[in-house]
Amino acid sequence: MPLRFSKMHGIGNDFVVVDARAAPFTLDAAAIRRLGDRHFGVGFDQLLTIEPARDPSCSFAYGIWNTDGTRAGQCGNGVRCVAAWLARAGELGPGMTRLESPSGPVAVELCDDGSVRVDMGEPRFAPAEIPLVADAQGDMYAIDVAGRSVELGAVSMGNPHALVEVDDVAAAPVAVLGPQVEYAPAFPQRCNVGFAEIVSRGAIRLRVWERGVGETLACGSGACAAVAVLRRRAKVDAMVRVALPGGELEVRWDGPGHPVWMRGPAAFVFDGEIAPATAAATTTRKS
Ligand SMILES: N[C@H](CCC[C@H](N)C(=O)O)C(=O)O
Repeated sequence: MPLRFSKMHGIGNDFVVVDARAAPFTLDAAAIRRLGDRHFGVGFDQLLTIEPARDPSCSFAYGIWNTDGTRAGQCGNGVRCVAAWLARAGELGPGMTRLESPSGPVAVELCDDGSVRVDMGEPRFAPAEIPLVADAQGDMYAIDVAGRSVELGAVSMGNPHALVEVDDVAAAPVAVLGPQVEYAPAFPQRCNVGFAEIVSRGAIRLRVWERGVGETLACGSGACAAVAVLRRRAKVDAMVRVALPGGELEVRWDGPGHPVWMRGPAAFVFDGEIAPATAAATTTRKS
C-alpha cells in the first residue's frame, strides 16, 4: 500500500500529514529521516500523524516527528494544520474542539477568516518541567556554551524552549548559537532556541533554531514561548504580533493561570502518495 499524505504549511513551517485514524503509523526513525530529506524524499520540518484519541475528552490525537526522526511533544504551527486537515475531512465542527497532543490536550477553533485559534495550554517555567539544569538569576539562566556564558530564558510549551533576546534578529547568530544551545548539557532533552528582537510592547521579531530540524521559517510553540518569557519579564503586553521569517502569528498570554492563545493560518499545498519502495529506500544524504 502506498503511504498517502497531505503536504501542508503554517507560515512556511512545513509538514507531511499522514492519516493514521484507521491503520497505525509504523514508519521507523530511519524511514522518517528519508521522507524528510528534501532531495531524496518529500521534505518537511515535521511529520504529523492524525490518530484516534486515547483521552476521552479529545476528538483526535496527533503525533509529531522532527526531520531527524525524533519525536516532539508539541508543534504550534502543526496543530493548526491538523485542525484544517480535520475540517477538510468533515471531522471538525464549529466551536472549540479538544485535540490530544503528545504532551496533553489543546483546544482548536476555526475562525471565519480561515485562520485557526489554539489554546496552547499554560507555559511551564519550572526548570524540572523544561527540563533545564542551570543556575538562575530570577528567570534568567546563564549556561556555558563553547567556553562562554550565554544568558537565556526558558519555558516548556509541552516542548522545551530557550529564548535569547537580541538587538537585531537579522544579525542573530542562529546557525552557530542555535545548535550549541540545543545540545548544551544544561538541556538534557535538547531544546528549541528562539532569538527575539522586541520591536514594541505589542510586536516582536523572532527566528527559531528548532530541535531536530535546524532553523525553520516559523515555529508556533516558539512564538508562544517567546511571548511567555518576555511577558513574564514585563517587556511586552498581553497581545503580541510575532513576525517570523515565513509570516506572522498573533499570540496572547494574560499571565499565570491563563493559557497561551495562538492564532495564525494553515495551508494545504498538495496531496500525494509515496510508493512503499521509496519509504524503504536506502538512498539518503550522508550528512
Ligand atoms: N514547528 C513546531 C515546533 C516543533 C518542535 C520540535 N522541533 C521539537 O520540540 O523538537 C511549532 O510550530 O511549534
